[in-house]
Amino acid sequence: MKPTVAPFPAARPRRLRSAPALRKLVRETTLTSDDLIWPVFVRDGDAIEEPIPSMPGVTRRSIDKVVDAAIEAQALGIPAICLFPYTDPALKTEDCAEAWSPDNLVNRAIRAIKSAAPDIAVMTDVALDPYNINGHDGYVVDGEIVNDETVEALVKMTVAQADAGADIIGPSDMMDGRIGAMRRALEAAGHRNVTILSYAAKYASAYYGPFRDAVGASGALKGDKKTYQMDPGNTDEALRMIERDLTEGADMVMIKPGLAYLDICQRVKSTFGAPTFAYQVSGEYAMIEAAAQNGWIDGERIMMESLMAFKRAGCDGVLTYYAPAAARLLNG
Ligand SMILES: NCc1[nH]cc(CCC(=O)O)c1CC(=O)O
Repeated sequence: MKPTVAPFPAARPRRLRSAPALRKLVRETTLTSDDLIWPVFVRDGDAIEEPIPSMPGVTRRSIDKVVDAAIEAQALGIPAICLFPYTDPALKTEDCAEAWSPDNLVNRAIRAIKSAAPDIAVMTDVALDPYNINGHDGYVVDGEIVNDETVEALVKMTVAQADAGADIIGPSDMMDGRIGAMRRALEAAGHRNVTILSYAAKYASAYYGPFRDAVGASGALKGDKKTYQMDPGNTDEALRMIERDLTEGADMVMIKPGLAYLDICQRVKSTFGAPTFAYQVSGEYAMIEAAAQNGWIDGERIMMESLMAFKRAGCDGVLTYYAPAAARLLNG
């Protein structure tokens, strides 16, 4: 596309910016509540909403409160809610068996949401970190995060979530070969319409800090995740990861973190044309909130501008802790 512009004053680009109606008419990108996936943290107990200090405004909710959140999200027109567990440290083990227990927090929450708010899609997270005594997404054997043994565990976790009623499986673990293994297991278990939104291009990022506090993994984590999550210097590798996951049976793909990786979002969407999502992660949220609390920025406007940036870069939607706040403004 080559933009054609007449010489001044035949062309005065400011004409189209001169009134709200004209600006609205020529706006190229729009954001609606249809574009949002809301990540929520689940904990045990009843009637609990426990604040997370490094994520002001975000809480860990007991299942009854998660159900309230799902009902609210459904009313706001948010299409999907994504569950992350804060697991009782006493349930964390070396074999991570709690991850595929049909009665773990996430699976109970899925069933409760499905009966109370049947029209909202429920997304899950597949990785061992909330259940692992050492805080890693995979099994650790002699200091190494082992791939194939981890994939076997992730497959069991996936099937348990699908059995509980999950609509969207979200593997965030970055092991090799997991998408194909999960897809085969879902087909074999009769879950033909369960979708996979693969965290395909997930970088080893410092932006996940507040999330690790939220799920209680920060204290446990030894070392870093650089042997499985991607190097922030790489772009071509992201395209290879996306292509691999699509060929293994992912229905949708994700880039994570978000704002610092918009170039990846744009390249992925223009190369593959697959449903593409970005995750505006905990550290991005915390940065905006911290500056807004200091009165240094207008938090609400930055929230909307940052979400619009994902759409402009080509994303079909965004996982964001701002989902309900943004939907309220958009539906306003
Ligand atoms: N499987 C872990 C997982 N799933 C989602 C996030 C991060 C989300 C956020 O920061 O908001 C992480 C953290 C990590 O990889 O350490």
